[in-house]
Amino acid sequence: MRGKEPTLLLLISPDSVEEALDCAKAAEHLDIVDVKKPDEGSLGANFPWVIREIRDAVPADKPVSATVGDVPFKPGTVAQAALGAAVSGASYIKVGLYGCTTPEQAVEVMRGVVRAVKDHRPDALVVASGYADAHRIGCVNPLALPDIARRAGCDAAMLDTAIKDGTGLFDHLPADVCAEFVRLAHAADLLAALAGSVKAADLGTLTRIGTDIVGVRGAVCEGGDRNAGRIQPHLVAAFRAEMDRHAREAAAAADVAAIAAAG
Ligand SMILES: O=C[C@H](O)COP(=O)(O)O
Repeated sequence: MRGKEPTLLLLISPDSVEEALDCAKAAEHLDIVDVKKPDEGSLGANFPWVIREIRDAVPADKPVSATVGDVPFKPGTVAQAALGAAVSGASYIKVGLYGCTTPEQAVEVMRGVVRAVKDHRPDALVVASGYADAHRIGCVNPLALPDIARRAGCDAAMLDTAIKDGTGLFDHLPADVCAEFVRLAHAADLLAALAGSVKAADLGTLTRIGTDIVGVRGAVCEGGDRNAGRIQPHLVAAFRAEMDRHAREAAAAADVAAIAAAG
């Protein structure tokens, strides 16, 4: 699934049609528009008609992702909700495994989601998301996510933070643990997605460890405020510029290493 040259994709999460239109203005700088409802939780689900309107509002070549929620251990309920997101036009379906306390529960939920979504739209990508701060909410361990996603037939494993209190991904999981998450996901032929109050200063590490998708909201909202602030196209452009700078540096370092290895 992944290309020869690993590329970090930028996923931005608007919470309304108005914000999605701001994303559309910055469409050249982002890769995936992710519909969520932050006031219903870290991966809060939005209404089906909002997903549909956002799908219609952003350029057709930009995939639309939708979150199904910070879900309970209720496989039937979650599968039906995931189908709702797919029917509404999302081609990435993200599920936050908030209420799953064991890998077995998480696999059961995600198997239902994969079947519900792919029976309707075989090319849709299903993303199993855990939480870097799982220790604060008692759900499955972050490093269990790649194996959960593989066993359930998902396309990607993701980590976000459950509690948005100013702490971020790397406050809860050191870079070497995030690197292990990416390694495990790639070993299972999955995309590795990371989020959680990620800032531009984190992009060097995320690039270096081979992350495939970075999910962002707060860092591209005015004042860095994911709740009161609104997504700003110029902040999306600046964030992308920083991603591109790190990608160029990583490519140059890889070239130097290859030349050194060749003797
Ligand atoms: O999927 C990505 C999340 O919306 C990230 O939001 P955040 O950057 O405000 O933590």
